[in-house]
Amino acid sequence: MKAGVYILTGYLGSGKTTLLQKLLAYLRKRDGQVVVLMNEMGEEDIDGEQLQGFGFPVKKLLDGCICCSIQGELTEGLKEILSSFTPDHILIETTGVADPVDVVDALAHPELYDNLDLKGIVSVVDASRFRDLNSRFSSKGSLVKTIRNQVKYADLLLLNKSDLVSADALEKVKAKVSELNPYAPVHVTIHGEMELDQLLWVKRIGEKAALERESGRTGGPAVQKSIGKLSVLGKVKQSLGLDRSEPSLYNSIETFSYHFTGPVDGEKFEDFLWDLPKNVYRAKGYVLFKGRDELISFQHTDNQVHLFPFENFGPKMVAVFIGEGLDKEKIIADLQACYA
Ligand SMILES: Nc1nc2c(ncn2[C@@H]2O[C@H](COP(=O)(O)OP(=O)(O)OP(=O)(O)O)[C@@H](O)[C@H]2O)c(=O)[nH]1
Repeated sequence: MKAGVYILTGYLGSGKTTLLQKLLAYLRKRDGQVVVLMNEMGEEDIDGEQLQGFGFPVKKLLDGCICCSIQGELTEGLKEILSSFTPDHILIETTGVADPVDVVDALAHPELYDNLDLKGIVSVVDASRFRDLNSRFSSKGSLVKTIRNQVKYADLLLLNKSDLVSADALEKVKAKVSELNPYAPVHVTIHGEMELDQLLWVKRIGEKAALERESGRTGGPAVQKSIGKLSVLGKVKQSLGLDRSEPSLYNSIETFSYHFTGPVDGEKFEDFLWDLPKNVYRAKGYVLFKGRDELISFQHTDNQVHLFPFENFGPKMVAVFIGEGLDKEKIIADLQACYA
């Protein structure tokens, strides 16, 4: 039996790991082996720690993007998963800057093709930032292209973080998303909360949609059951200018990590996160605060800072920063001021 593959895509900090946690909690109550394959841009594993405790194996691919720089590792990782676990489902969480089209391409590898059945591309859109990101990055071709492809090639769309937008703004995001992808069902969510059966029964529409888009036609959703027709998609990609000869967004994205040497002042650290420059697109990690025993997981996107106690004391005290044109020395100096 083929393993059903779900690709979870969406921009940095949109809520992919949050959704994945919900999905794993749900799948734990059902029969079947599930394996998670997760990819992080940086060399530190931050999200993997959040997925411990569900009882499913988690394979981590760090320090690169499976859509391009470590696409080969994705293939190898999948082969290893298939031979070690005979899974019913494989859930792939991509990095926030992955182009899902390229991840699909990697699944079509001859040695994997007969063993995998791509069930769908599920895209998590950060409703609170989608329009802003589109206009802010409109001059950055590869970034805006990736953000749009994450929507265009989705088979199911979640408009997540809907709690952070007004009804009016949400309608505008819906309109923009539907313009990019009129085919995929759209679910408005908070913290990825939705009927997860609807996610698991997602229907493939990507290839048909791409073909119709190319010829200027639109129509109702059509079903593509397996990854067997990717050569057609490959042609479409080329004709749409989506082949890998284009500069990848990944090439312009930088990451670096910082290992804390001791506890920091909680208030100063929170201010530090809020004050991070706009070219830091994402920061996350684990830290200790002075006067508190538990480890704190922190999450930063340009409009949100979350700090919450993290029970599992396994992870290292580390911060990961993701962005473009980062002034690493200045960021580290500002962070170090939080020790005082
Ligand atoms: N207010 C609000 N916060 C959310 C929602 N969904 C997720 N978050 C928070 O947003 C932050 C980022 O969520 P993640 O699930 O880690 O996002 P991600 O897409 O996996 O992030 P990367 O993998 O780093 O790109 C976390 O602090 C979440 O708790 C939501 O619907 N509303």
